[in-house]
Amino acid sequence: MLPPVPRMGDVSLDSDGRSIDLLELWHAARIPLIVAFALALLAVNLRSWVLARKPADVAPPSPSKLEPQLSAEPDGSVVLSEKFEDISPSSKRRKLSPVPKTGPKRITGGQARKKKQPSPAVGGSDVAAVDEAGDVLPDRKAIQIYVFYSSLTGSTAKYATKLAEDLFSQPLYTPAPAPPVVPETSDDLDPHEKAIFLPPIVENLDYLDLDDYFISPAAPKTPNTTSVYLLLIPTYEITSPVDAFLEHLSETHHDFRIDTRPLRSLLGFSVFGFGDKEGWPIEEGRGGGIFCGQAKEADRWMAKLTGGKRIFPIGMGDVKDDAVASLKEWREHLEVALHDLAGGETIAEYNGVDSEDDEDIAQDDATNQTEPLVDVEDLGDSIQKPLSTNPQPSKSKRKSKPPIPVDFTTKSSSRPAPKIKEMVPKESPTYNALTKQGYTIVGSHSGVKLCRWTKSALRGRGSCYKYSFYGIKSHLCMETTPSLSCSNKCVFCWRHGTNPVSTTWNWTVDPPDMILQGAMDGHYQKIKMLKGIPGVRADRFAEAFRIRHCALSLVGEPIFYPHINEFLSMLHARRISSFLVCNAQHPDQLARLKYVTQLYVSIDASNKESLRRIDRPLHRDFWERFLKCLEILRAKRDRMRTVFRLTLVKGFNIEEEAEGYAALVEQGLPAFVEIKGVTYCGTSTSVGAGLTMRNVPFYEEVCEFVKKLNEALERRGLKYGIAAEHAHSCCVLIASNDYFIDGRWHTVIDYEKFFQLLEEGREFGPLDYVGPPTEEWAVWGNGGFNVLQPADERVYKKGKHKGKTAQEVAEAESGCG
Ligand SMILES: Cc1cc2nc3c(=O)[nH]c(=O)nc-3n(C[C@H](O)[C@H](O)[C@H](O)COP(=O)(O)O)c2cc1C
Ligand code: SF4
Repeated sequence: MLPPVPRMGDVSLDSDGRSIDLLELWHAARIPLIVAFALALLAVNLRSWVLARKPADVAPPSPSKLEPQLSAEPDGSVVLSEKFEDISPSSKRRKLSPVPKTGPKRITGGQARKKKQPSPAVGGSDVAAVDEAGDVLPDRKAIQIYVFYSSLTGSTAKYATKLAEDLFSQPLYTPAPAPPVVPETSDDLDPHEKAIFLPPIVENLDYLDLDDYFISPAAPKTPNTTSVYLLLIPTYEITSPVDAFLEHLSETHHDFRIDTRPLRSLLGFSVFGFGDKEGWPIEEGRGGGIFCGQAKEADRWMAKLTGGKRIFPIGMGDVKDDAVASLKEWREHLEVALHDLAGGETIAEYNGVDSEDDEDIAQDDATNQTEPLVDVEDLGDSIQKPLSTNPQPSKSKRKSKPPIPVDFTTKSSSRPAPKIKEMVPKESPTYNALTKQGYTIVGSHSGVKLCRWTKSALRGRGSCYKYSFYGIKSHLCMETTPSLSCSNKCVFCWRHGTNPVSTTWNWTVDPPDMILQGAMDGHYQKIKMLKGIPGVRADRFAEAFRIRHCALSLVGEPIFYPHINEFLSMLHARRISSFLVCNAQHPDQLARLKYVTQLYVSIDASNKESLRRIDRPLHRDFWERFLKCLEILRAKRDRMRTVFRLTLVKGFNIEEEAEGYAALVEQGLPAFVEIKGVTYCGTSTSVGAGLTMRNVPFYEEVCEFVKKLNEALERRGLKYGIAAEHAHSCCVLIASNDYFIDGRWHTVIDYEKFFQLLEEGREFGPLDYVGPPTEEWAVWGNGGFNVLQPADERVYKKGKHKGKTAQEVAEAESGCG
């Protein structure tokens, strides 16, 4: 009998006791199973082999994982730090791993660690480093990249940030793959792996204490670190902060107390310049400017100060053409050079003199090297024994050299005398830009421009807020400045990119009588041109040829002009009143100021940070200067009418600041506080600073702020009140109660009385030239436009008040008081 055929599912045992149906299953499936297993094994092996053979191909983290972030340090500097899905938990800094030097130089990532070698110092410098966790490892090296920049209109600032971000996202900063063996001590490390790049630090040269970075290298933020300086320099044919920077480098180089190559311990430097080839060609451009001239100069000075440690030649970009592409190319080369330096390559030191242009300085170098340097404080010693040199001479040399006399004149005679140039030369693009904007340039540093309210008044369409508040008729007023230069870069200033910026007066000076005559001629010339404009009233046109008031508030900083007092006296002698606005950055000049009919100080913020953000002052001690100016203004309040001018910029200096402004009023005790909404000028600077129409407050918002400020003043027991308004100019006046006389505000000025008092030559105060009561229509709550008087006719664009009676218009336009 045949044994029964086993069916699937039947469990029967064979003679060995094994399950018969499992055996059958194996027979049926063994081929596919074996193939699958073999393939899996092959895949695993292949992967290990690929990883072992191609470590350099390990991909850096994707950009989405790597988000460089700018963070402000307590000292005001900006550090680029990373925020990414961490690869190794402690990895906040990334190591550089070199690539083989064969083939085109590209940095492609990490490499497996090698066994220990003697450790040469990176770039010949004696550096060590921190590890990935930020702990100090005595013989590991770190490299700190500084990206320095200067910027007047904002573009170089953006390029600097971008450069730092790009460097940071490059393989210089990508981590090496995990080492196969964790070394016990730092001696076990490959020397090529000892250089770690710290996150780049971006620094604005315009605000930096240059002594901390350019007399000796920056003190590293972590120990055992050496630095690389990358400088992004725009060129300005007008005076700009770059001049101060170059002057600093030059002074450092020529300072006989300082080593001629004080920055030699830097790992290296490189410069990239921004310029405009169209306006300033390679050869001599208009106004003496040269394409990227100042960047080239910075490059030359840096070469001298570092002993020629130029990592990569100067790069240059034309902002109207190839700036982005050139910067990218320069960065890519730089990365290769940085990579080599980190791997131990060195830059040979030399005297830093690159061309014939520098022969004079080479001569200086030679002198400085043969003649020992001496610190003034060491002079006592020098009389007794041979002077020590820096670097130290050998003992034998010291013995053989006799004492060398110290000649203090050597330094000054060998230095080229600083060139004094014109602030706005006639042939310069600045001159052209300003004249295109309607300015008449007077002499070399003054300007005059017709204000839109002058035109409006000539046509019988109303004067500006100065008429409502102080009785100034706009067609009798000239707006001018004896200094087109300023020491701030206010975000709302409408003249940026065209005017010189500087902290000190370093231009030729025009005489005050020439400026006044030139300004008046320029003003009258512009008035004449309005003769044919429809609506110009004959009587006002005739009156306009006798200027009665001068607003020294056009642009720039009038008290910068060295002869401002003489200029003011000349105005007053012609019975022209003076309204002078200064930016609270020049306390010395403010203190020296004599009589002004009404003296203004711009108060653009209530606290230091806000002021830095909105005024972007060039002075490092801007806040101290600002407070000092308030003190001076307070001291002047018994001699003249003093005013705080607040320009409100939504999102910058309104929110939560009323209390702060009240505190400043308490300090300065001005006679008046003028509060004005910012006027949007739409320049590239304002756009660059993030200013848009949204930053312009509505009149209602200005009024709200004024009420808050008034309450804050009341809480402090300060005797002020809201006196007048001019809704059309978005302007409100808070006045000291001294001007609330017999139950009425008296903000208008008696100009004739002012001149008379001046002519009498005796001491007088602001209450001695108070005029008649403020007009009822100008008082707070009434809008500030004289619609009930027949003298002027209010003109509304877009038919806003068409068909309304004067009373209806007055009601519609009445302020929010
Ligand atoms: C008033 C003025 C003067 C300039 N002078 C020069 C010059 O002499 N040479 C040059 O190459 N570029 C010159 N430029 C172009 C600037 O260097 C260029 O616009 C640069 O990007 C400005 O940088 P910033 O926006 O960071 O201030 C000038 C630009 C202006 C507005
Ligand atoms: S102080 Fe005046 S001129 Fe100077 S930047 Fe500010 S607004 Fe412009």
